[in-house]
Amino acid sequence: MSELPKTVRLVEVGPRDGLQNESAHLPAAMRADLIVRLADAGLTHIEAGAFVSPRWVPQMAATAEVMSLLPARAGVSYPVLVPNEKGLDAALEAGAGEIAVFAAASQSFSQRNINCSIEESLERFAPVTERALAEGLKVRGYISCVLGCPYEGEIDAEAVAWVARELRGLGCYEISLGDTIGVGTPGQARNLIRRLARDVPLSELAVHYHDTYGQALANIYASLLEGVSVVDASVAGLGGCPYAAGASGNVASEDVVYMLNGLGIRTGVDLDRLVAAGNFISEQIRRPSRSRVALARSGAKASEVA
Ligand SMILES: CC(C)(COP(=O)([O-])OP(=O)([O-])OC[C@H]1O[C@@H](n2cnc3c(N)ncnc32)[C@H](O)[C@@H]1OP(=O)([O-])[O-])[C@@H](O)C(=O)NCCC(=O)NCCSC(=O)C[C@@](C)(O)CC(=O)[O-]
Repeated sequence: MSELPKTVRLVEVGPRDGLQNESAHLPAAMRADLIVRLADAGLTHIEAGAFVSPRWVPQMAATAEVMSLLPARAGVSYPVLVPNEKGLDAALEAGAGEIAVFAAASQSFSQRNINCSIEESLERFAPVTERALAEGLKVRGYISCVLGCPYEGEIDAEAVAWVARELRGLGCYEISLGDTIGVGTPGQARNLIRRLARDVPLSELAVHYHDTYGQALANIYASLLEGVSVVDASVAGLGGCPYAAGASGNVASEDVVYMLNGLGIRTGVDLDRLVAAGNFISEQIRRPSRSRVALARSGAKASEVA
């Protein structure tokens, strides 16, 4: 496989993966405001939050309130993370149409993130996915640490493939491969996708790369060349990972859209509006955007003024 896809579906994870790790705990109305701006920019899959323990991740408290503030919009979905049946109850109550369960390819990360082994997590997800599917929800599956773990180092692609098969067996329509600490390089990303493609159709794989080592765009490009066409990204490069010290945010959505535009790949996203949404949230959390595109544009504006 060496042809690039003609279109890429972006899954915007900034309001969840991003904000869950920002020290600023934003009120629900501001989180909803960000999500609306992202939808205005043309994003159709925007993670709205997580129904997890507020003791574990206080930034995601009030996800139900965020959901209640989101206008229904044709063609736009607002998935939420759910770790167990309690989370599913809350998601159903909030009217979610899509949930994501999240496993890991590393036992140590699984323990630190959701307080159980990988096997236990899959057992926990079984009734969650069964009930969610019966209720008509879509279910996405995440796998963390696919290219490295903060506690165990290298991760065997066979371990990733096993978890992917299990999640698929539970009914996940798509498996998102998380380089949680952003250590992977393009050759590793390519080899992983090739290995995974033996178990999961390429059309059901998504990539979710953090940018800690500055490799995320290159890893996305390598994955696109292998036939992946769904990419997770976080506006303004928000975030990191609460259980992976030093991990930076996901690759910035603005930078991904800029690259895809340059490759002639359609996303349906308006880059100007996306940059504006990223600048908005960066101002709210009082730190500069981590999007290189946003920074380049603000630099260009500043020099115009001077
Ligand atoms: C899974 C648990 C709950 C286990 O945590 P636990 O302590 O083992 O759970 P528990 O069942 O013993 O419950 C402990 C307390 O949490 C409450 N609780 C229990 N469940 C819920 C729930 N759903 N919603 C709200 N509250 C809940 C429960 O009611 C109880 O409250 P208490 O009686 O002590 O007052 C906990 O470990 C947890 O919430 N972890 C979430 C961690 C998390 O959100 N991590 C970030 C998301 S994963 C990620 O970012 C990676 C990803 C997806 O982006 C991909 C990548 O980049 O790698």
